[in-house]
Amino acid sequence: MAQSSTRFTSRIDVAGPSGERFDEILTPAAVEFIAKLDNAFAGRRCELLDARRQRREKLASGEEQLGFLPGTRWVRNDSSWQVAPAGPGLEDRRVEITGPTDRKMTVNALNSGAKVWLADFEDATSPTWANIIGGQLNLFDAIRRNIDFTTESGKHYTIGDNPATIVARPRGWHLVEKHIRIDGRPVSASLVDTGLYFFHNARQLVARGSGPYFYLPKLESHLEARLWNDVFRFAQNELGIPQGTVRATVLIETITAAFEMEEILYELREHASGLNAGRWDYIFSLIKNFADHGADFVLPDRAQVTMTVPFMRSYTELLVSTCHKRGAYAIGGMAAFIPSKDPEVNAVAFEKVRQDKEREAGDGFDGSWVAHPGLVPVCDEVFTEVLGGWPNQLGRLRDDVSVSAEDLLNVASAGGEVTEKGVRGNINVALRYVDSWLRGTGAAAIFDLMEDAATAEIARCQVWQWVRNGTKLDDGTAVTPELVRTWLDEELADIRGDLGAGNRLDDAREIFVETALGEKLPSFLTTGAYARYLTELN
Ligand SMILES: CC(=O)SCCNC(=O)CCNC(=O)[C@H](O)C(C)(C)COP(=O)(O)OP(=O)(O)OC[C@H]1O[C@@H](n2cnc3c(N)ncnc32)[C@H](O)[C@@H]1OP(=O)(O)O
Ligand SMILES: O=CC(=O)O
Ligand SMILES: [Mg+2]
Repeated sequence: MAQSSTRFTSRIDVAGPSGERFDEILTPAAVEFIAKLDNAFAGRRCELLDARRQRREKLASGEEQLGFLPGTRWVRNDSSWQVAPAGPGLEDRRVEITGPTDRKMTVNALNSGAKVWLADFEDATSPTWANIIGGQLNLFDAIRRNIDFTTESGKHYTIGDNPATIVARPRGWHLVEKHIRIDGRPVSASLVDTGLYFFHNARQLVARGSGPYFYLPKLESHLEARLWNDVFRFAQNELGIPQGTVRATVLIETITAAFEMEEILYELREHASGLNAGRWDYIFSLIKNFADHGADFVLPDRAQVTMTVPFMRSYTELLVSTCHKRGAYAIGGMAAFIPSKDPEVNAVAFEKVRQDKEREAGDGFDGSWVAHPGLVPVCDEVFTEVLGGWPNQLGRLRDDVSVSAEDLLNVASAGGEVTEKGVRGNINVALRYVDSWLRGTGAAAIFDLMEDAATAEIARCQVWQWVRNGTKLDDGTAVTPELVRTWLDEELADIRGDLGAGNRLDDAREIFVETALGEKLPSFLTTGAYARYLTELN
């Protein structure tokens, strides 16, 4: 399909293969809306991505140290501003379920009993063209209550009473959508996901007593929040929707954003509804930014980096106190445990999730995430107990919290050790996850844990960091490229037996070698892998 806009001199090409009903999403008007967003914001996006690169280089070389910004102290000191009130359907967020937007998951998430569904185009979605446009179609149908279907086995899916409020998570600023090109240049994936969702559904959602709500991933600075705010203003203006209708919850999942939480809320204040503690990408970001900073920044085995280690606790404490100071919701993160068919494993998983949610509720979070419908009741129970009759804990100001830059950066406070099991575990899970992602599934149950793109990023970055630092295992062996290659081949042979024919393990191996054993540490595994393996250009 190729289209030329009548309002732009630019040429717009929609080059992805067509699928059933894709034309209902990729209408000329919707594509033109994407082109308008691109025209207005592509330049600033590129500048901000460049600023990210420069900051990362300066942090890596030691030329810049992270700290709270002196230039925006006035924002933090000005007590007069608050964020917008909760949008309709977002007053009570005690349980939020996350997940990809395939048809079955869409219905199941909406019926799960959670208050909110994070409909994910990011960490939990492999961004194939089919997933992206198919996901938009499923949201389009779900919002119009037009999604009933029956499987071959006879199970009927229909949206019940009291469905969750939908909050869509577009892909981050770092990603592009190669199947939509303007003058031959791929368009920002954030603008595609947000633009299509907004264009088709904003009015419908408002008419149905909800609104166009978004989770914003992987921001690295308040200037990126300003860009998002301007996108929302522009989109509302174009569609004739009152300014301030959108609500955005920002994931604080990079170490740089942790130093700008208040500024991020300020930039988005007319649309902001909260911050979320995106713990997995946060760990990834910490490793990535300090991978070259020597032993003090080396983290132990992934499993030992829990939410109770001091620097992670500082991060969540700061998040709650910042949010409540400004009337914003503080939303907790994802415990990786999911229900298992093995009763013993299951009991442990539920207990771990309960403890995680109890810590969050006790600290003042207003709600939290679960990865699976089976976990909705435990999260609901824990938060209901703490909330009492209230829909949130916004009134708990947490004036007692005081977090310094040193607290946020005290990576050494994690303690722990690196073990052979930890290194092999990272190799194994990265290969299994990337195999799944290449086959179009972006969230997978691996060894009874929910794994998504953030897991693979942490896993391959840790290996890179351990190799770079010649980190010693608990038995004294140094982590070297040769050792990793040996274990890589062994793990690969093992997994091959499990996965059988049709797997993408050779490609996964290549991606792992490139992103965990290369001379430089690539910013994201997903960007290169997307360009090479997931694009299907006509
Ligand atoms: C770092 C972060 O960003 S975290 C957020 C991103 N990650 C996610 O959102 C992960 C979401 N979770 C999932 O995708 C899934 O739970 C998985 C892949 C981990 C496991 O899924 P499955 O293997 O299907 O689990 P299981 O077989 O136990 O599922 C039972 C039922 O629950 C449904 N289900 C499981 N998880 C979800 C979910 N998150 N949303 C909606 N429905 C779900 C399944 O579709 C299945 O439905 P069915 O009985 O109608 O067939
Ligand atoms: O997106 C959430 C995270 O933990 O990463
Ligand atoms: Mg994330």
